[in-house]
Amino acid sequence: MTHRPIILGIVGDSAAGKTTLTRGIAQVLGEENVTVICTDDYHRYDRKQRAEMDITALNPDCNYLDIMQQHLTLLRTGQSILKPIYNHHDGTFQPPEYIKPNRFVIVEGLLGYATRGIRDNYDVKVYLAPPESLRCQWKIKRDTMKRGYSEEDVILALKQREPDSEDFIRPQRKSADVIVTFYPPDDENGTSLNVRLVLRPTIPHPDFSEIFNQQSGHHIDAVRLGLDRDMGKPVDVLEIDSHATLEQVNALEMMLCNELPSLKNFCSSGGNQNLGILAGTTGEILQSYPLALTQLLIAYHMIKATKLV
Ligand SMILES: Nc1ncnc2c1ncn2[C@@H]1O[C@H](COP(=O)(O)OP(=O)(O)OP(=O)(O)O)[C@@H](O)[C@H]1O
Ligand SMILES: O=C(CO)[C@H](O)[C@H](O)COP(=O)(O)O
Repeated sequence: MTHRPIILGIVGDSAAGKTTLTRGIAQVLGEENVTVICTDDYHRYDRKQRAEMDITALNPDCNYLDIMQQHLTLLRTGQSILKPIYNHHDGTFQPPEYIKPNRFVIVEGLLGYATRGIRDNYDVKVYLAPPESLRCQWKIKRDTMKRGYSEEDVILALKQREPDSEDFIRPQRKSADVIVTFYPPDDENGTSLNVRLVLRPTIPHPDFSEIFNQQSGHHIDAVRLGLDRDMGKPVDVLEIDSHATLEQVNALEMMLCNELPSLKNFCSSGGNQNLGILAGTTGEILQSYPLALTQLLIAYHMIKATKLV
């Protein structure tokens, strides 16, 4: 029996970390089982036209959201699409490509939750919300190193885009099942980041109650579970600090893996070498436990979703 593909949305502002997060999730699910779609390909205007028209890529009017919705609906029912391609190296469009969806489809981009018709296609919805200061640093680094912009260009673009970020990007947070915020610890100058995961009760999350039982209450534990409100609604919040020990990471992994034996290859015995991978400031390869666990949790939801269709 064949099943329809499971669709994951990863939405956030430019350089919020969508591609970085996607990479590890695809590793867990098996790259051969995953189709990744970047919705930048649905831009309506190329780089030169946007500059002439004084419109940003964040504006819904600057994107073919109707075609994006049609394509997601086709992919969700296992049908192929002819997807446009936007080339970030020179800011132009290339000939479209034929895409046949694999078992899992990851749709990452700026406006993935902009309309009800688009939102209805996802099984799991993630929103990335790093602090703005961190996102700006990431964007400056990435756009100067990989997209041919000068630092001044990027700083100016960030300023020009802010009203559209506020009007069109950040409101999408309310549609997510999981909100991911990587942030620097208060007490360190190091490069490793903590993560705060807001877990909305819109999908069934793993049972993390054991963490509550282990919390000492006397000091700040490196792994914390709590209750909070996000955009006025009650949520669970799981926080994992960058200095969490391998033992603490393994204990968290086991909570996921005990429920889903198919994740076992990615749990314990030293963790998985491919998860949580990042390039450091000098291009060196780093591994972040908070990122690895975030990738594992999202993969957990994707595999869980296969059991519901
Ligand atoms: N969890 C993280 N920890 C440390 N650095 C990160 C993390 N996520 C992203 N970055 C940094 O931010 C940069 C931008 O990340 P990434 O390309 O994943 O963003 P994006 O949301 O896919 O961007 P865009 O939508 O503009 O293509 C990366 O090159 C990396 O340097
Ligand atoms: O917000 C962005 C998401 O990546 C980009 O800036 C947008 O897609 C336009 O790309 P480019 O700056 O390469 O022309």
